Formats: sequence, structure tokens, C-alpha cells
Amino acid sequence: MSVRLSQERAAVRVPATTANMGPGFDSFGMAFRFYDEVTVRPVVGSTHVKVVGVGEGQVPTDDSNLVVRALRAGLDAVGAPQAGFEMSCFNRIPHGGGMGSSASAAVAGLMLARGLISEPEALGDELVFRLATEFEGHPDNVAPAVFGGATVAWTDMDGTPHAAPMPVDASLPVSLLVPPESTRLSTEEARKVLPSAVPRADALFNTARAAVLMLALAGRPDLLMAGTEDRLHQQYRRRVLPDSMAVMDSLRDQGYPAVISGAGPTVLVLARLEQGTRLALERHGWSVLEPAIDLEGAYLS
Ligand SMILES: Nc1ncnc2c1ncn2[C@@H]1O[C@H](COP(=O)(O)OP(=O)(O)O)[C@@H](O)[C@H]1O
Ligand SMILES: N[C@@H](CCOP(=O)(O)O)C(=O)O
Repeated sequence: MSVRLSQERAAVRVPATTANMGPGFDSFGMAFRFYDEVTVRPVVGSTHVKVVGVGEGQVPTDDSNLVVRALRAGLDAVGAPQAGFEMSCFNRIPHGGGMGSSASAAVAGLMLARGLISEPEALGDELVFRLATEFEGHPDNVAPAVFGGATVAWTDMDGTPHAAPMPVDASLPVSLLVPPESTRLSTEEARKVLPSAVPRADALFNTARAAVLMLALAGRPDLLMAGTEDRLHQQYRRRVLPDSMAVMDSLRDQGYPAVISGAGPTVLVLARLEQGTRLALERHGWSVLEPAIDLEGAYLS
């Protein structure tokens, strides 16, 4: 039986995510209760996207919009027919901020495809994870956006992405320090500064630290400082993230487990900041978010 567009409307909320978390470069990720929300209706005629919040007046409002492209890819993947779409996006996740906006946008589109079709089980979480990764390229952000919680993602030699949940103490306090908009940096730019090979000692350093972070997240907060040390990406990114690296260094000197979130420039701290520290950042134009950890992942309502 062929898959039809059977619903008049679908609505999804997709969490912001962090990736890397220090030593888990391109593999560790975590989702936050801080969401983009999108609704869609199939229509006769051309596509129109209304964007409110982040990206308003900036991202495309036609078929070239990332969420619409992902929605169409989802429909194609299950052999469902295409249509025009009236889409409404309420966006909170900063673009180019290191909080996985593009992964969340791809996941939103694919989940909306699931929400519109007659056989939603044809577009299960595993397929959404794989298609969104093909679309966006970063399974470390896509995995927590789809599954929620903390995740580890990896890729087979043939390119097939996989993900599994990591145990996480959901009461772990989180602060996301988002610098002023002028410092936003695309992930593409932040990857250009990475070397193609690293010293063996640094690879060993990160292997142990990533394992330590896994223990820390599962309920050993005493291991968070050691578990958030990294030698594979953050130092190389210093020249494109000077302000974020300075904030990260200063916080680590004060005993906070601070890392660059994703490819930056947002700084992730696995703790709450003291008020004076927080106010000093806000005076310099930074926003401090304190979201809880999301355990559900993308959610169709
Ligand atoms: N909700 C969205 N709707 C449309 N496009 C989006 C959305 N979120 C992200 N994008 C696109 O992805 C780009 C940011 O992706 P990227 O450089 O990977 O940064 P991030 O760290 O935020 O994922 C934006 O400039 C925009 O083109
Ligand atoms: N592992 C990637 C993560 C990119 O995350 P984003 O939120 O900045 O898109 C990297 O470090 O490049």
C-alpha cells in the first residue's frame, strides 16, 4: 500500500543540542529543554514559510528553507507524494551558535514528514536519525535532537551513522553562555581550522578523557573537570573563537567544567554560574541560558 499524506496538519518541537562536550569530538552530544517549534499544513500551490524569532528575515521562506527540504526528503524516503506547504517556525535556537540549529532544523522537517503521512511507523527514529545525518552531516548533534538525553554517535567505515544513549544524571545543572550575535560562526568555518592529523599523545589523552566524561555524566560530578579536558579541537579553534576560549579558560581556572559547545562560539558549563560571574558576562552582551536536560528528543504533538 502506498504512503499518503493523511493529516491536515503536523506540529513538532525539537530540542537544542550541544556536541563534543570537550573530549567527545564529533561523537558526544546532549539535548536541552530549549526548543524550536514548527507547524505545517500541506496546501495546493507554492510553499510559504513564516519565521518568527531566530532567523526571521534571514532564512529562506520558500522551498529552499532547510526545514522544508528535510520534510521533502522525508516524504521521498517513504515514497509519499509531495505538496506545497504552509509552514510556521517559532525559532529559539541561535544559528551558527554551536547549539545544533541546523541539525534540529533537519530533524524538525523529517519529524513533520512523519506527522503528515498515513504510515508514520515508516519514518521511525532510526531512519530520521540516518536521514538527518545525511542531510546535515553531524550525527553528534542529530542523535540527541532525535533521541533526547546524552548520546554517543559514531560512523561505520561505509559511512552509516549509529547512536546510543549514554546514562546521564538529568539533574546535572547546565549553563549555556551565548555570546553576542556579531561573534556567530558557521560550523563550516570552524571546521576549516582543524588539522587533518593529530599527535598520538593527544588522541590517547582524549580517549581517556571521553571515558571519564561518560562516568561523570552518569553521576560522578567529581570527575567533571577531568572529563571535560580536550586536545583534539578546542585549541585549534582558538583563533576563530578568541572570546569564547578566553571565557572558557577563565571559568576553568575558577573550577567550572567549561567547554566549547559544538563548534562554538557558545560556551557550555556543566554547572550553574555564581551570580557575579553571570552578571559580568551579561554586561559584556552574553546571554546565559540554564535549560534542563531534555530526555525526550523531538516530539510530535
Ligand atoms: N530553523 C532553521 N530554519 C532554516 N534554516 C536553518 C535553521 N536552523 C539553522 N538553519 C541554517 O543552518 C545554518 C547554521 O548552521 P551551522 O553553521 O551548522 O550552525 P549551528 O551550530 O547553529 O548548527 C543557518 O545559518 C541556517 O542557514
Ligand atoms: N562535532 C561538530 C559539532 C558541530 O556542532 P554545531 O552546533 O556547531 O553545528 C564540530 O565540532 O564541528
